[in-house]
Amino acid sequence: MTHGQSSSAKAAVIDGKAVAAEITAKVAVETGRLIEAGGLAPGLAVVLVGDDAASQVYVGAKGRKASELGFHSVQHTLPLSTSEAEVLAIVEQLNRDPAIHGILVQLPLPRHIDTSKVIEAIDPAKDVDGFHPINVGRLAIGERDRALVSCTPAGCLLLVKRVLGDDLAGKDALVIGRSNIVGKPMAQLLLQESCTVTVAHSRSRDLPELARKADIIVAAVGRPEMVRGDWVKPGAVIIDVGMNRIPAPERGEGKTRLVGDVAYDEAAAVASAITPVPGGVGPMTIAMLMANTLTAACRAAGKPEPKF
Ligand SMILES: Nc1nc(=O)c2c([nH]1)NC[C@@H]1CN(c3ccc(C(=O)N[C@@H](CCC(=O)O)C(=O)O)cc3)C=[N+]21
Repeated sequence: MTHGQSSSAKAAVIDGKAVAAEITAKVAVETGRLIEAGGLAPGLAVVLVGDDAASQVYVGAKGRKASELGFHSVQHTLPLSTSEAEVLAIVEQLNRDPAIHGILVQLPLPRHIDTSKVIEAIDPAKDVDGFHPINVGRLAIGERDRALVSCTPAGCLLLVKRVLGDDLAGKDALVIGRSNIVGKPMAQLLLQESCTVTVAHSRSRDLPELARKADIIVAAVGRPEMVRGDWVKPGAVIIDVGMNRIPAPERGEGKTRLVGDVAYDEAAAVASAITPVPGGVGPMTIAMLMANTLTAACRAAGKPEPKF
């Protein structure tokens, strides 16, 4: 088959929204259990600097989900003019607050604020994004059980396991993208599962050839529909982390639509399973944030933590 629309899709659609709903249902049950055992309700604080509309939507979604689950949920919305020192002071106050178990500082931060400095100010035990070097390091040395792991890659791994089962040993996995937030931790998680992991990026040579060898492809580069159908090995599992807004004149003037990093119809004709965009990885990110906040609350209470 060549490029373009295809009507012969045969891949199973991985319903991230449905899996995310299962995860959050389990978080709700386990939250009840924690409280019954004398623990505090998990507390999540989200810090947003500036008035970016998209960020406000995500932050709102996180706060709503947290309240729905019976979490204690607080939001700090700060003006764009907020200084780095002021953000650090809020983080430190949240670090000391025993009712708060998870702190999420929405990224990207304005340019006048040093992102690393803010992330490193968060108590690693409350770093529900899994971005603090302590958590990154624990994951890298194989101590996932003591770490908090970045939500998007953790969600991607759960989706892969839904399709292939828990044993991924020996699978060839290709991660496209090397960001600290997705690509690198994704590679670490797959390595921990005994996959043979390749990490490709903008300087990689012959990406299509690398992709054709992969049993698992995780695409996280932010380039709309970059992964084509003829890059995909028949039967491969494809996880599309991309969220790209592109013009959609067919929907009317000035309209846009959301597409992933994978040319969906083409890839779905060859793969065994694929995540859609939207409705794939995105909802899993929020579900894993709730799971991480519960995990942090269980650890703070000295109670056993559920496995996700
Ligand atoms: N410290 C920090 N942690 C984050 O986890 C973080 C962040 N900063 N900054 C922004 C990104 C973005 N992000 C999303 C999460 C869920 C969806 C999501 O649920 N998307 C839906 C709907 C998409 C739509 O229709 O717009 C879907 O894919 O189906 C999207 C985006 C978390 N982020």
